[in-house]
Amino acid sequence: MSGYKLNEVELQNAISNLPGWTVKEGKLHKEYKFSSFAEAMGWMVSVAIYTEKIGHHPIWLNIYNLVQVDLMTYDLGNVISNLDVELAKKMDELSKSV
Ligand SMILES: C[C@H](O)[C@H](O)[C@H]1CNC2=NC(N)=NC(=O)C2=N1
Repeated sequence: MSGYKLNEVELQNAISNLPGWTVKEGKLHKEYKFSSFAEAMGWMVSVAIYTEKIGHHPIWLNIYNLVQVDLMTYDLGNVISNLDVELAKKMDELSKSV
């Protein structure tokens, strides 16, 4: 899928359909809390498999059962793109099956 920078309206519209996601320091940001480290790690592995498939990767930090995620597109100059929104949606979807 080709990437394009979202304009302000597109970004606000995307955010309103992504529960828990905010824009923080120019990136899409969310903090996921799982019930254990194993569940956090299982989700991260499922996300990792997907990111390899689409060639778009998160910036993330795992602290026991917490995962802090930041999404942006460096290929387009560190902007929030449609690819970040697609990845955010997939992360949420995969978090429901943990
Ligand atoms: C060559 C490779 O597909 C590119 O460097 C991809 C890899 N993963 C990526 N991930 C993110 N988040 N942004 C990118 O611009 C990006 N580019």
